[in-house]
Amino acid sequence: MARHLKTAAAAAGKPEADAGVRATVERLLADIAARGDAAVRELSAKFDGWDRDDFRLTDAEIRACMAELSAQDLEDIRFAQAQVRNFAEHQRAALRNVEVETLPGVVLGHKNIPVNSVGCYVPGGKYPLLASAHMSVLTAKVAGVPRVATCAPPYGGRPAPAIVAAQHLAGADVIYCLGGVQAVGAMALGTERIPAVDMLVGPGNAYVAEAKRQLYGRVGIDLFAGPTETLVIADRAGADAELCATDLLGQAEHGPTSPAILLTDDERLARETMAEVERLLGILPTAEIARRAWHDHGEVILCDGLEEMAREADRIASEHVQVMTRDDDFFLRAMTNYGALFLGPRTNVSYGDKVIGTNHTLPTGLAARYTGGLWVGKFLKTVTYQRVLTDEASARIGAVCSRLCMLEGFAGHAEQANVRVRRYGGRNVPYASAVPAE
Ligand SMILES: NC(=O)c1ccc[n+]([C@@H]2O[C@H](COP(=O)([O-])OP(=O)(O)OC[C@H]3O[C@@H](n4cnc5c(N)ncnc54)[C@H](O)[C@@H]3O)[C@@H](O)[C@H]2O)c1
Ligand SMILES: [Zn+2]
Repeated sequence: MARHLKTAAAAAGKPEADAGVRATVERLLADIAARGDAAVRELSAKFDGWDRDDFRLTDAEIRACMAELSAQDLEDIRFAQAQVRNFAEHQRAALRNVEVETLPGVVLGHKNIPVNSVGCYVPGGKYPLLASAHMSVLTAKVAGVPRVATCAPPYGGRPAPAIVAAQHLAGADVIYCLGGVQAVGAMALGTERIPAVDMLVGPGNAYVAEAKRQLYGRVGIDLFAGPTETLVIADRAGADAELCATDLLGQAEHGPTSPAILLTDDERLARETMAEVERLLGILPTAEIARRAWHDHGEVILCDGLEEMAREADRIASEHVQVMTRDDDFFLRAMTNYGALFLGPRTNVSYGDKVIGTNHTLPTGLAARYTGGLWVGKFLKTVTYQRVLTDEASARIGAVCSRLCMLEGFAGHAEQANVRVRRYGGRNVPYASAVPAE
């Protein structure tokens, strides 16, 4: 039986905290819906100390941001974007349109059509998360989305140059410097100055994730991508305490509510990792956040063997799962609930977050039970079409359809079929009745 060597001091997703965020977001969205740009301006001034008439960045402002970055910075951003683009293009190529003749004379098809306009949120409250621009803006462009708008909050009182450069290089059509609920609210609802989009994507803090959840239905959303979570599955054959502790704290630094969990079947590695976490918290520059995350949401769970580790991991359904064990491929075969797997000690979540090419916008809060992360397919609508090529096929399908409609009591539906059985099958079917078997 799995047992905890360290438990989380705070219960994950405390309902009273969630209710507070829900109510705040509801109020802010109602305000934006009622007062448009005036509300957006007030909220931006209140939450981000950032106020201007028009939050859209001009070409000159975008050029000025680009000019602030070094040649190396720009080269690194271009390298990361090339990796994300390349993998997204392979994934796009794997999505085929379908057209098949399912019965003689019956042709059914589906095609993948890009959403017409999307709003990509790039988080930037605590850190200017420029990588999120590659993940959303660039992926939307690979999918063929014609109009991509993107928002990121100001950082240090002004647009974050690295985010703006990444948004621009990724191919954004419009860039706004606007954060939080006011950003996703304005893009989804539309204001006088900010045209409404069809779909919102991108990660964010609890307010942003909740706002997307509440706006779902009015617009599409990619997934529930809230505060980061990480799970490390390790044993002594795959890792040591330094790797485990580094990989736990590396993601705990995202925010004070970010869970970091170690699963192992080696009690000594577990205890050494806990000690190593304490040592690293003494020297990590972002230790203030990471320490709170580790104290409130960190867990160490001791399991009995690989099968139990995989079962526990599926129960936790973490956004990120780092696997460093005697049999990493076992977890690739066995696990069903996760946002992304990082197999072996040579890779890690940070590679995925920043540069290797897989998307870093991933399901949190148990959403990995029902969805994967953001990818090119999320920007495509798979729609169907059909044709019936022959009179015989129309009459054949029509007869069955007519009877099934009357079984449901749908006389109008039945008549849609009957009129075709009369025309194309030459049969005398009484109005609004089931076509008898021949
Ligand atoms: N799931 C994923 O794929 C993924 C990937 C990367 C990052 N993330 C997460 O994204 C988040 C980024 O969070 P962040 O806060 O740094 O940036 P953010 O841009 O998501 O949020 C900043 C905004 O929050 C709003 N805000 C702050 N306090 C508020 C309050 N009390 N009421 C209303 N609005 C408020 C402000 O308007 C501000 O602009 C982190 O939690 C990180 O873990 C998730
Ligand atoms: Zn991360």
